Amino acid sequence: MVADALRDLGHEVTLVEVVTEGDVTTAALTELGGTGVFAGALRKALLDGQIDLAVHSLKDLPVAAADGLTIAAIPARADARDALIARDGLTLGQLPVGARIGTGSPRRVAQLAALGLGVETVGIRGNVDTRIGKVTSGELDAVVLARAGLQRLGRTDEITESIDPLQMLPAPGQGALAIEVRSDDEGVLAAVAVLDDPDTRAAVSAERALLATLEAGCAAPVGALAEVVEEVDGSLLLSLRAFVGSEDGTFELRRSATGPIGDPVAVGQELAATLLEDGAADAMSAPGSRPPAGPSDPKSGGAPNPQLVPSDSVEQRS
Ligand SMILES: NCc1[nH]cc(CCC(=O)O)c1CC(=O)O
Repeated sequence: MVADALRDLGHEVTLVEVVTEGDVTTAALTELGGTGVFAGALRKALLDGQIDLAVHSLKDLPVAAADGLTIAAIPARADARDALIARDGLTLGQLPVGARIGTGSPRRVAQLAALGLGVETVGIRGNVDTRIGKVTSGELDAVVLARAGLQRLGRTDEITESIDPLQMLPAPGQGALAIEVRSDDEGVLAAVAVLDDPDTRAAVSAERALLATLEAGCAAPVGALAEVVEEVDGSLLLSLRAFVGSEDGTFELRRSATGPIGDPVAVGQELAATLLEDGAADAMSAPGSRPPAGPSDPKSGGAPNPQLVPSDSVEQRS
């Protein structure tokens, strides 16, 4: 899509396929530390001069910037919602108690649990084919995937419900792409800049500022969605909603904030502060994130709540 857009602008583009660690590893992504298992190889190829621009799924990019690299464009976002692919055309509300839903994402597990449907989640990994195959084969009743990924593969026909963000907030950055280039490559920076969508950039900046302020690890059950909305008087605002919860569904926080589109980072930071005041840190004390505050006695202090430890078979970190 990015190559076609650049060709339409008269540029010559060659596609270079780069296999990332996230593509080949069979380890649970929640255990790989959130250091960019999908981004690392692409970033190395950029810095080595093997490629001139990298196209990432924004939600796979660590919130910390990479030295020597710049996000030159964030194109208009695809549908940010999560999608359910269930047997027999079922929606979430129609799934029977005890239904088995495939997802390893702590964020999806926590929000499914918070809905109180009595469904069971099963950790899965693998590409889209593998995951949908577990429904087709009857091994699982349903799987949850990002709608944007299915859209890019032309497989939206198989979706049985696009899940309302009121029920499940997507991962920060979900549905958006990030085009990264070398910071000193002025020619490519300028060529790519026209693909930037300012509203999308503002929205994902708020979502990622929230994530950064929460110091949420890759295993953190955090959902966030920012949208440009119209106030009653017609002026435009950035509206940010967020979820933090525990994977067993016993704890959930949903909060929202609004602010000027011109300062998305402040909106994200403000909402993160509210979530932390209201106890978000407790829900995020899983491996890979900060130890819970408490006594320094190692027997009682640093151990994560076992109910928050992600399962050992995980499909993704989002
Ligand atoms: N972490 C996996 C991942 N990273 C990006 C997408 C596709 C959606 C997108 O580009 O936001 C997916 C798959 C999924 O969540 O189902």
